[in-house]
Amino acid sequence: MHPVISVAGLTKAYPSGFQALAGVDLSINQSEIFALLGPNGAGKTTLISIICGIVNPSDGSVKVNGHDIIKDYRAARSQIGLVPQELAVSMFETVWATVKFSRGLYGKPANDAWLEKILRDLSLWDKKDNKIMALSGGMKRRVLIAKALAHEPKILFLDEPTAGVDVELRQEMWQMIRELRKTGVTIILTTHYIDEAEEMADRIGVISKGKIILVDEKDALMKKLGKKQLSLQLQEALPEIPAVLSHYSLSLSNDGLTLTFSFDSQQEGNPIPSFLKSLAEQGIEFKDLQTQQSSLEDIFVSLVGGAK
Ligand SMILES: Nc1ncnc2c1ncn2[C@@H]1O[C@H](COP(=O)(O)OP(=O)(O)OP(=O)(O)O)[C@@H](O)[C@H]1O
Repeated sequence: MHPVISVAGLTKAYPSGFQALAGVDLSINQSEIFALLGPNGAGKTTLISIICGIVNPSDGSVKVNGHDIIKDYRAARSQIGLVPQELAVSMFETVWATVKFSRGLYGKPANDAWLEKILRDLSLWDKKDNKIMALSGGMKRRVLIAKALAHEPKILFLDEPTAGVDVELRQEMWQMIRELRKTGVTIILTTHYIDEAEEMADRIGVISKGKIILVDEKDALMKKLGKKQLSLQLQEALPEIPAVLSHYSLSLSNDGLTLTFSFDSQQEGNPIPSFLKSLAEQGIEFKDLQTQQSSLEDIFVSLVGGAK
């Protein structure tokens, strides 16, 4: 697939000497939702700020649809919309004036029909003459998205789109992002909410200490690194795990009434039948059982060493 963004050997040292990016290579595919996941301070905002032309790189190159972000700044920048973390709009402007101004910033000819379409898509059309300060928090966030889309970008960056947003609004934002992708826009979101990446992303990149430590399809990632667990509610409490079962990865909880067996979901063959047989041989009976797959959160914590 043709990458819409190619990042190669990107580094950034801030004037303080702090190395925020330490050699990043990354390709983003057309029309995907890519989630950049990482703990606080990992370099997410620095990376997208460089791609969007807000921060200068120290070294390396970035191409946006083939346009170098430095040599061919205007062309590269015109492809991109950025929805920042912070509200960066004048509170006294109307919604309409705000999006119109944003489009004008890119030197694009007026296209009121396009602006109307995005305001309608974002359920802001009936608020178009309202001042920003009179809008709810959710509407203000939607204005940021409308602003970012005003110049018809092909690529949309969302920096922590749902930070500090309530559950209902999060769902709404996710729905909106999916709808946008259907229109052919490539979406890159940064988040430190793992459930957001799990819910939304086609691919996930994990950044830690300025380095991309992993990029993979979400489903493949969950399969590859995921562990499965089988929990058994025992008929009678077990004082300890019998020595003959020590070759299984087991733990006891709930005063010896719950026995949990963890195994690698990639391992050849299903180990459950032989495990249950071993239990039966020991006369250990259970009244209920559940299986669980480890979440992306478990995987993430194991990757970045819990440094969330
Ligand atoms: N202008 C700057 N000058 C010096 N250091 C900076 C500057 N901007 C960011 N940093 C440092 O670079 C590191 C990466 O910051 P960045 O904002 O890219 O991280 P992040 O992954 O987006 O984190 P968060 O999730 O907290 O937004 C942090 O340690 C931060 O303190």
